[in-house]
Amino acid sequence: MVRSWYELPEYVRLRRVNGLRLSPDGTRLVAPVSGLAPDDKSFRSALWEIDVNPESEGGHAPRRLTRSAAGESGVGFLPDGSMLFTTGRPDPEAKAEDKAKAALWLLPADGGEARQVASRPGGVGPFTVARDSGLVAFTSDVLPRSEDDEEEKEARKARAEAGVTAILHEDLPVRAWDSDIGPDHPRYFVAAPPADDDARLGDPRDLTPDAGMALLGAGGSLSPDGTTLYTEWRVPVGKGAHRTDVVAVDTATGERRTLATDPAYDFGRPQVSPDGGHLLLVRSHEGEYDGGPRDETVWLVDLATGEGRDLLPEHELWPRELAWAADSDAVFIAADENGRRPLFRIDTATGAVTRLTGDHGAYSGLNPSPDGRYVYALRDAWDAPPAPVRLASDTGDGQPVYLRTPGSELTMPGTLTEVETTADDGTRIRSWLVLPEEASAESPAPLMLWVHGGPYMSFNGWSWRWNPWLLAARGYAVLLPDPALSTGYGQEMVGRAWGKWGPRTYADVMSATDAVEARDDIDAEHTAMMGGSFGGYMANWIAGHTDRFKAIISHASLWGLDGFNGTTDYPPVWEQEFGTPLDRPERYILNSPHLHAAEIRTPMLVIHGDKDYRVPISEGLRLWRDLLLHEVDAKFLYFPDENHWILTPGNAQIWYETIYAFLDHHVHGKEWVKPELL
Ligand SMILES: CSCC[C@H](NC=O)C(=O)N[C@@H](C)C(=O)N[C@@H](CO)C(=O)O
Repeated sequence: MVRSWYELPEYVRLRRVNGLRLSPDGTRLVAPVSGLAPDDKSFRSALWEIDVNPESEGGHAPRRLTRSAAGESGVGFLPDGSMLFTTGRPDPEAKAEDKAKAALWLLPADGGEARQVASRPGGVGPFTVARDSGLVAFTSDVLPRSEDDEEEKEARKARAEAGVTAILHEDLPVRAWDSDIGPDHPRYFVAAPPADDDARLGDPRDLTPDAGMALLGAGGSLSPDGTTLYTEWRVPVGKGAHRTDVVAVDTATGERRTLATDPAYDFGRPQVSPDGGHLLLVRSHEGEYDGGPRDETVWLVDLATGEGRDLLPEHELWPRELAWAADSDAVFIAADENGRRPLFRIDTATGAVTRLTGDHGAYSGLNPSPDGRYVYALRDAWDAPPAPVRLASDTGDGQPVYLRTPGSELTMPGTLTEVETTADDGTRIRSWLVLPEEASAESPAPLMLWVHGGPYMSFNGWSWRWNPWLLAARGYAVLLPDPALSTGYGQEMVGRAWGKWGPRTYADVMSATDAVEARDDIDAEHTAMMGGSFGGYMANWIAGHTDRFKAIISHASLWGLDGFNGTTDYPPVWEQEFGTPLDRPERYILNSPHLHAAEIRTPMLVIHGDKDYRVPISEGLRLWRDLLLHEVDAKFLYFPDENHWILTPGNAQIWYETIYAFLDHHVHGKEWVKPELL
């Protein structure tokens, strides 16, 4: 028996593989792995090395490379194989007054002690390395007036001594996910590789002093010779909205030229080809109110001509992960498809798309090998946490070869199966179904319908934060449908509920629930439903439209769409579909769950983190007020210092314990027993 499924303190102790990076010579594979900190009060990330060979080919066990209270993340390699990473650990060689912020450290290729090689008053963010020259580009937050390090330090000191935390805004965003934006904003810096084995990087040079908010959340890629940085660049288009272009920045002069721009599209996630001749991008369209839904595709720019083209003109795959093949003649993408996230190879000359995996996995962290033989990746699925694998880079048998993982290896307390039904409009609706070990006709399992968030995503892979196997261990079957708006089923599936979130998506998830309740191993008399974020929106919509469930759990949910529009961290992305409440009220009226509050009869558990800026706490508070006004049997689990995801180990355990107690009471009729620590 795997205790983790039955004892939450053991579940939060499991080690989680969170990424993958292959060294330039293809011999070293490094992964950030998180685990419980010694005080059990937080998760901490460290870097582990994974053998590129499977155990069957002599692969050795993973070994831990870093260890610090601050933890390490972000991994890159210099041409000589030394490993770069970011960490907030204190630097023993720093002056006392230099408070530790995320800085860039180096671990020599042949081992030894890591050393700090770059730091900035505003910290060091995501970085990228030029494959041949070793030039390093990284973002760092800078206060608007600062011209150099000293001015930056003085300006930060002045604010601190004056006790000023105010931020004056003139545009959106003011916040993002759980962070406040400003007064400092990211700029790109470049620095030469260390001159010797004990040196720091060269002095960082500010490439984008005029960036303003253009580099918020930006990712970049350096040409192999380091002469050009390709990066996203946010461009204001009025009324607080922006589009994202991709620009090329000369790393010697800072001169900038636009490479990809179109008023109707955003371009992002630049990756320059190994031969330096092309730039791989994702082109996304946010949809049009009266037109088609959101859409994404792979976009390729010829750097010699500046011409861009869609690499998937005949396909409707949304690229979730991308990487260049070593020979620059192909790109690999992982894309949602039919409840999976398979790996595909796209020939850049012919456009031929070849599927490279045939299992039910979801692939990420793509690292093609320099010899062109393999793609190293992370594979996960609903019944498998992320683990490192080696995949054939051409038409192999479609099966992953598992490498020895630094993550916890688990067996599931039940089985995973797949179910299909047909919605009332004739559309095929498929779902994953988690079944507890004991589910049978003799012992049918109570059912939890769990609706995914997004909404433009698929329920196609592992989730640590909301794990259905913890419910399966308590005897529940968990239904995980991909209704309208889900990705991996073509644009038509996204378009079916475009502007019709409530009615259309509701009909789909009800069809899936009907079909599963008809199984003889499911107890249709004891059912519940839950969802987070957009899934919480669906929980609220379902609560106002059916009494079939004995309990509904609504996490970080949208309640009054008008209020959500004005308070979410970036309204424009949603306004493509809904307009604004004043100018286009119809879709707010059609889709807002709060207008059906009077119909709610099902006991509800409301859960919300106060630091959630994506779906602000005001949504949870307004839902809570409306449930009390309508005398719904409800409870509100409030987290004063958590964000959208409830990420600390203690609060994550309370999250599950409260859900268990709420279900025990309302689904199984047990006495309500409040978790001890609440
Ligand atoms: C408008 S499409 C972008 C969706 C957006 N981004 C990513 O998820 C978003 O924040 N959606 C939330 C409302 C949501 O449902 N998030 C889900 C999936 O990320 C969640 O589980 O938090």
